[in-house]
Amino acid sequence: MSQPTLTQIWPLRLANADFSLVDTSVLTSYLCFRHFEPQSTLPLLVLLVLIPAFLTIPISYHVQSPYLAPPLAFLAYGCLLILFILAYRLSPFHPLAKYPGPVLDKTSKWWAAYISARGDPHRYYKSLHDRYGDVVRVGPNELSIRDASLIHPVLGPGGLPKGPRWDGRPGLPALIEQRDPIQHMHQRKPWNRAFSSTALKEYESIVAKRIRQLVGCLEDRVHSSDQKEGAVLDMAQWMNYFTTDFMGDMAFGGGFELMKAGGDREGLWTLIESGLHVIAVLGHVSYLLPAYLSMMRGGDTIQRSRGLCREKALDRLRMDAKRKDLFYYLSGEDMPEAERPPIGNVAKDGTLAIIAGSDTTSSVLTALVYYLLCNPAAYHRLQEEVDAAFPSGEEPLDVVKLSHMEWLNGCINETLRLHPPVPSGSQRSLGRGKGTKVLGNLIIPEQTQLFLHTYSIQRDPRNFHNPEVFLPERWFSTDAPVGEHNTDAFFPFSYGPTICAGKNLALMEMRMLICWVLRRFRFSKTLGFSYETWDVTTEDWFVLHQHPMLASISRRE
Ligand code: HEM
Repeated sequence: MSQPTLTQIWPLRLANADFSLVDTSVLTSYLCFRHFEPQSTLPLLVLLVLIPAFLTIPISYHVQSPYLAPPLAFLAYGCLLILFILAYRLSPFHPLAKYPGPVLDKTSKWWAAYISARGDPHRYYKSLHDRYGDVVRVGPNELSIRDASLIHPVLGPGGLPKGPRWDGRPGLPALIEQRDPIQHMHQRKPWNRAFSSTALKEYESIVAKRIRQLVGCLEDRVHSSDQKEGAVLDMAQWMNYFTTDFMGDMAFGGGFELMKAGGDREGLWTLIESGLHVIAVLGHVSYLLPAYLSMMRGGDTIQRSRGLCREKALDRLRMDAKRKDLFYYLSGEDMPEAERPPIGNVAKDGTLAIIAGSDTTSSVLTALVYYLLCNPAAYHRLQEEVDAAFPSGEEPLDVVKLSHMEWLNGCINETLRLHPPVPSGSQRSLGRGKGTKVLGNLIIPEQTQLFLHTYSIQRDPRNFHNPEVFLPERWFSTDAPVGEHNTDAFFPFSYGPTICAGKNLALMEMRMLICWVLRRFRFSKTLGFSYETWDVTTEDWFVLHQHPMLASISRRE
């Protein structure tokens, strides 16, 4: 007995002519999607609603009830469209067909969105590299790369511009969202002025004031604690309060006061944070972001936080402060009046400074305390170095001295290596019509997105010997232990024209804070807290998100 063909199967008992009409319509729509990538409403309406609605007519001649025709037309159209897309993505004709990777990743970005929702991208991509090699296909058109020799060609001057993960956000793009390299260069100018060495000098007193306040808050907690080992504090939380208060001073002339209130009194920080995870997830399917923002409460959250940041920017303008903080440069107070940006842009840049400058720095500070607690010999050696550099009573304000403390800087680098705050790097893309590009030993077809996976590159034994071990001495300028040590593979602040604008500020802040708290306090492990598992609970929301990290703190005599 012969098998029925698709055209004979109920409910799609179509005549051959009608079947090819469905077929041709789906194929045409598929090609339109592939070549034009329509994002605006009208073409999407035509392709996803109008064409299947039109197919209802031929299908209605072949079904028993006319009411069945519309759902069948949409179902058949949708299924065939998905089938075409999947078949092409898995076929040997796809430009990225030669790169290995899991089928789920090759077929859709929804899998990556799911991994992001779990907070796991950094560990997941590392496991893929361990299994498949240096170049892994992690999306239909996306590659993850674990090859340090490609850092310069991809991220350096003349490399690739930022990718579509930054699309779909409302309003003018902030610096980090700017995909056009020329616009980016233009927008970056005030940031470069704000982080020049002369400007950095001005910020020392602002950092010092906030560290003094942090030390005071910790002292109060230690004082009021009745525990023998001192106060048990969540270092992730306190480091976060500190960095947010400090960035609030820099970006808007102050006003967060998380340390003073022991929490987020105003709610602005919580508002900003609440959007980060959602945006990290939807960044994989960024065409959905505008719809999400307009339909869901996410839109409200962003509008509210934007409104509050705008108010803060206006307050700071009214202060007419003479001090040269980040706001001074971002608002163009150092420029003629005619060249100053509108207040909306300044508020957006200020918000970026708070997001980019607080979670990142606080996650390194927390992880550094964690590594010291887990490596008593390293802790002891750092304590000795700090005590020798800043004898009793002296505040660690000398930034030149701080920058030469070899063990301190080894500990910071080692934390940034094992625990990069942006673990999965910054996406790049080669747009449509750009042709094929050769970067190092990699041939990239147009319309490819890629990222250099910082977490995997910095834990690769070909770059660093004993890569999973915390070894500050590997960073010594002389007498470093023998073994692989490829400093070109160390890029926690990224690289090239988009390298972190606040790198030098972050380093100054971290060096000063670590020395200051080690002069005053003794840190020890808190009984019952699981240090073995804390490290693997960190979540990658583009920026690392940390769970509580408890430490017992007592005053040093
Ligand atoms: C340990 C602390 C920090 C680390 C590891 C870090 C890392 C990074 C990384 C990886 C990027 C992405 C660069 C790219 O797209 O190629 C970035 C961008 C940026 N960071 Fe940081 N960051 C830190 C602290 C700060 C601080 C304190 C600020 C101060 C405001 C800051 C401001 C920025 C800005 C404005 C950008 C956008 C740069 C651009 O697109 O041109 N960061 N950072």
